[in-house]
Amino acid sequence: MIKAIVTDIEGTTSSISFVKEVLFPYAANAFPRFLAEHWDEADVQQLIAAAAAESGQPLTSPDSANALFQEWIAADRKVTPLKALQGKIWQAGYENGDYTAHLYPDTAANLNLWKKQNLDLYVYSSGSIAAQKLFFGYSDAGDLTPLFSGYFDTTSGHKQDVQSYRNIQAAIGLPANQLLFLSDVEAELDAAAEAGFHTCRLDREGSQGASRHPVASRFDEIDLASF
Ligand SMILES: CSCCC(=O)C(=O)COP(=O)(O)O
Ligand SMILES: [Mg+2]
Repeated sequence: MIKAIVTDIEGTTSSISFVKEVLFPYAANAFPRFLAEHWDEADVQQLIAAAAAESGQPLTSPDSANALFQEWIAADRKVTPLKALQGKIWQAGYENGDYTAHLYPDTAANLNLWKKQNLDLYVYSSGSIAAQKLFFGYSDAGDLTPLFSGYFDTTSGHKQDVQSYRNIQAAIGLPANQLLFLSDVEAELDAAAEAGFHTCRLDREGSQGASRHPVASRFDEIDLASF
């Protein structure tokens, strides 16, 4: 019996185009100014040091760091220092009302329903935990953060690594066979299944072809009793 649901964001609760066409360009445009204004702050310097270690490049100026982050955004690299800095940049966009986070029309209704059915809800995304809280705090359906019991990001491991799901299962504290992971990415679902999670692939456009996992195109097609 499923007791908790762990959901991906991009392609699962929300469109890939919102992330790729709104959030990523916003961060790319804002990075030069953000780095210039916040360069000396201790938490930013820690993330710059982590990015230097990850890339093997010395990042001694805002310009050199910006060049690396632009490359990483263009390549959609899911690396922790980039994701943490993007989260800081997106905060201003949400707070200024420049955008709200896209949700598919069925997302909020089903999260609310599952919560009412006493399921615990968690997020696992490559976006930083701070970015996830902003995303659901400033969503198209308002503030959904009260629905979630916890958030996981790349500090639990990468989304295609089995160990990440073992780490998340241990943190949630329920047996893996009581957990359901929702994602649009087959390799993430394979890793979760290998860790013992139930899985469901979200195919929002109905275009992804065969899957090794149960498939739904909307959250209200997910039959929890079938797992
Ligand atoms: C927290 S919103 C931004 C999502 C993001 O930065 C990203 O890379 C999407 O990754 P996901 O693991 O949700 O597919
Ligand atoms: Mg996804």
